[in-house]
Amino acid sequence: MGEHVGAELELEVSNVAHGGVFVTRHEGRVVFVADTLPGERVRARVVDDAHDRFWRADTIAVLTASPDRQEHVWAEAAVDRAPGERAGGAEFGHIRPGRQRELKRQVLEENLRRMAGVDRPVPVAALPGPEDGTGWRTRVRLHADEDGRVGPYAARSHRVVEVADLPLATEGIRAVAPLGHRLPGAQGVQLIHPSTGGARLLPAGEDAGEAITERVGEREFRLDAGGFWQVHVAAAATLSDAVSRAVDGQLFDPAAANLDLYGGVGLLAAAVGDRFGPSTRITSVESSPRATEHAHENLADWVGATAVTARVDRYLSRLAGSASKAERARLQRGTVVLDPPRSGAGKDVVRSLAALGPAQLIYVACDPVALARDLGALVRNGYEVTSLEGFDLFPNTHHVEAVAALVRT
Ligand SMILES: C[S@@+](CC[C@H](N)C(=O)[O-])C[C@H]1O[C@@H](n2cnc3c(N)ncnc32)[C@H](O)[C@@H]1O
Repeated sequence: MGEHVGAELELEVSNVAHGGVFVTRHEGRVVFVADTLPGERVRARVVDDAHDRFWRADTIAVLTASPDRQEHVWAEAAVDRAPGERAGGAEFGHIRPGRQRELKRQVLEENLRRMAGVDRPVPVAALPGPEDGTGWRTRVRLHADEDGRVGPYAARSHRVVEVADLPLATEGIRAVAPLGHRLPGAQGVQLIHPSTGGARLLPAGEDAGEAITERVGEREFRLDAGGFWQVHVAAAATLSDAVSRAVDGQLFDPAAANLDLYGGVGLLAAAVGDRFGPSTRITSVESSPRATEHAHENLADWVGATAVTARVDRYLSRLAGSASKAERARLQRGTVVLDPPRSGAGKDVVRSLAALGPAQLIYVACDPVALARDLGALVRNGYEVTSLEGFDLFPNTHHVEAVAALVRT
């Protein structure tokens, strides 16, 4: 292995794969290629031949362009730069926005069909904002290399590339980003642009205790400046609406043991509470103690809302093991919202959920493969998918968000 790295191949692109790369074949072997799209013919250079069944390659020239190819929204990420010099984080920026959403839809649908046996359309909706998918990012991390040069990492690497602009970021972030500066000795910076107050710069890695306020509709949420918040300017409102809509009102019991798992500062618990009123009982479970402190404050309008600091897997296995008969019955009448990180909820959490048997689940996912894996396990354990929606929360990247509703059968 290794002897093919550097080889240049002419490849026909047939399909989109998970992870922002595209499927081609060379002498019977799959080659995953970046910076292209289906229908194109490209010259690509092999960068990884370590696996038996597939290689990876970078596009170095487009021989036949797709009609859906556009000028890249970020010049410094475009295919006319050497692959190692292309800025990372905008790997779909060369594709017309409508086609980007079609490709994301395809990745969602194919994984759900293959891994979960769920065969249904999952259209991916655009969020409000510029049609070219720029100006949405309210959180940006820039890195500094050993010479203090500041910038994003190059695609699929940990090499800092210097850039003149950050077109996916909000205007506010673009104005304060220290592009072209040197930060010797620093790891990098985090740039954040809350919906109240201006954009600001935090040293990377610092657990900034400073609190900020995010506004979603009429409601305000307090959180740490460096803490988790949905990244797209319109994401928090979009997901709140989607989750609220996904809950089946006939199955919802405000007095049941409702849960908001991976709750952060309580955004989705509040969405459920806003729909079902001040008596709604819901517990937000989150591993970050700082986030749960804020969640307590953010959920103060609901007397039945609480936030606990715990790992979801441990919290649920404890419940599954030790809940009283009455508590078990309240859990079975409950609605569970879960919004796990990219790796998904995983086997243990799914097993506990299946054992506890809540009436309905609303699964918010940022990774189609992890979603499909977990939905597959839930479907095999007595749940049925009743709705599925996709959202283009990360335009010009390959990332996509989905909200699935499941009911116990
Ligand atoms: C995708 S975020 C969702 C947060 C929140 N639902 C929102 O929309 O703002 C996932 C959250 O899960 C938390 N988290 C990650 N792993 C966890 C675990 N094993 N148990 C509990 N929380 C976890 C993270 O700290 C983060 O706040």
